[in-house]
Amino acid sequence: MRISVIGCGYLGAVHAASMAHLGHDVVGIDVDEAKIALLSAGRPPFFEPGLPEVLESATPSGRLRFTTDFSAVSESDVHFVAVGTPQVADGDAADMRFVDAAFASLLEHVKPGDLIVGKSTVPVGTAARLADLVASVQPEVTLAWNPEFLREGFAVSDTVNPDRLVYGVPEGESGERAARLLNEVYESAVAAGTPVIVTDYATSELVKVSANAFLATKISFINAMAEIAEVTGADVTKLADAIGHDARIGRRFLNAGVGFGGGCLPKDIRAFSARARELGKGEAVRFLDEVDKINLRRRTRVVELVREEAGGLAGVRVGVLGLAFKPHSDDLRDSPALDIAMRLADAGAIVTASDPQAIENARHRAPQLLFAETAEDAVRGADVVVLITEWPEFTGLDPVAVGDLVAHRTIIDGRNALDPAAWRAAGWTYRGLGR
Ligand SMILES: NC(=O)C1=CN([C@@H]2O[C@H](COP(=O)(O)OP(=O)(O)OC[C@H]3O[C@@H](n4cnc5c(N)ncnc54)[C@H](O)[C@@H]3O)[C@@H](O)[C@H]2O)C=CC1
Ligand SMILES: O=C(O)[C@H]1O[C@H](OP(=O)(O)OP(=O)(O)OC[C@H]2O[C@@H](n3ccc(=O)[nH]c3=O)[C@H](O)[C@@H]2O)[C@H](O)[C@@H](O)[C@@H]1O
Repeated sequence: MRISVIGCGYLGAVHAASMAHLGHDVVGIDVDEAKIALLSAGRPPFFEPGLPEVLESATPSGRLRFTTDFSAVSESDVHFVAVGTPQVADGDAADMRFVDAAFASLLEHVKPGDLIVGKSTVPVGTAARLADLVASVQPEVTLAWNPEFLREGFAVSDTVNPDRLVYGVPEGESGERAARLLNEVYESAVAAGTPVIVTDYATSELVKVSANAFLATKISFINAMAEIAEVTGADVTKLADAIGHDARIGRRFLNAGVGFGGGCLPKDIRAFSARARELGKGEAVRFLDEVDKINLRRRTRVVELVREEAGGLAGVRVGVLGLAFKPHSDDLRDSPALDIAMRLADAGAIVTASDPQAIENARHRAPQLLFAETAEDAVRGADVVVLITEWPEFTGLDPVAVGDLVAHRTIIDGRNALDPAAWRAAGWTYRGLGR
């Protein structure tokens, strides 16, 4: 099929490359010239495992190209919109300016029979509003909403082999045709038996935000248990193992630590609350405000643990392991690691941070930090070591060898990712979160 993808960020670039990898003819469009130049050269503008390989396989085939010129969409029949919906600067709501601008540009070039497919995460009601806009400009064009559930770090495999496909479509023949076209786009996944849920616009939009709200709630639930474990001497990791054996609960996403960050879970729960308030139903999801607060309290807890262990922060040397919001990503959006590192530095600590992929991004955003290419250089001479992003490079460190590099053997394990017994046996003071 002939496909365009509008917005080539963490979602769109992966979607465009994966669609070409599956055999479709794809043009990716973005307003960011630097990003388009990199992608056109077959180079990913960010770190994502598997993306270089799909870009490499698809670019020479001629099935994948990138441009800033919106008129290129006229050569496609299905147009995915994957532009950002970040949190507004002065509140909790999603900033819809990029979606609105993308639709305005796209609608100048669509032709009768085309299918527009929204992929961005949007407040419920957006698709119906945009469908009216589309109908007023080009009544022969249909809008579908096809939310995305990929995880960064696994983005390519999640795109090619999704857990489920959700299509929000209008009622009637145009909606049925839209679902048929989307089944053709995702032919390999559909043939492999991926569940397909065809529904109305509002349900499709709500599926997306409720999935992220549920995941965020699960993480904050276990972090709330960690708070109680801390004052009772219980071990939250054993608690998670024990309750996780109940198949109704499940062990995944019950890892207590510094909590969730990234470009999605934090802003999505806030935008959901804001939208519910607009709909007069703020009380229905008020618990999400608590989910957010529990999450942010964990970051403060880590700063306080460092202060406690070092007897203050001014002039204290802290080695921070991790900057990205999670391993296998270079994404610093709402990263707990970057936040904690900056708060320590702002309180007077001398912070040296390392991350396998995120240092370059962090240099621009956190001038108060020092950076080291390796974990060993980050912890050399440290009074306290803080592990915040559980990259294998960090969780695999040898406590005996690292012990020879630091000034004081004190480690705060912000992800409960280390073996406390091994670190204590090597002479370290080990502090986890909720254990
Ligand atoms: N990053 C992820 O893992 C996932 C993201 N999402 C959702 O997908 C959407 C995009 O997220 P990301 O890719 O992470 O954001 P991003 O910020 O990495 O990428 C957005 C891209 O859109 C481009 N853009 C902005 N305005 C444009 C316009 N008018 N025309 C063309 N391009 C334009 C930007 O230059 C940027 O490259 C958001 O709604 C997000 O919530 C959904 C699932 C997964
Ligand atoms: O809408 C989105 O953009 C995406 O948001 C999340 O994906 P992602 O942000 O890539 O990362 P996750 O693996 O969900 O992790 C989010 C945060 O939660 C933290 N986390 C995760 C699991 C856990 O048990 N504990 C925990 O603190 C991670 O460290 C990370 O900071 C969802 O998992 C995806 O399904 C969704 O498509």
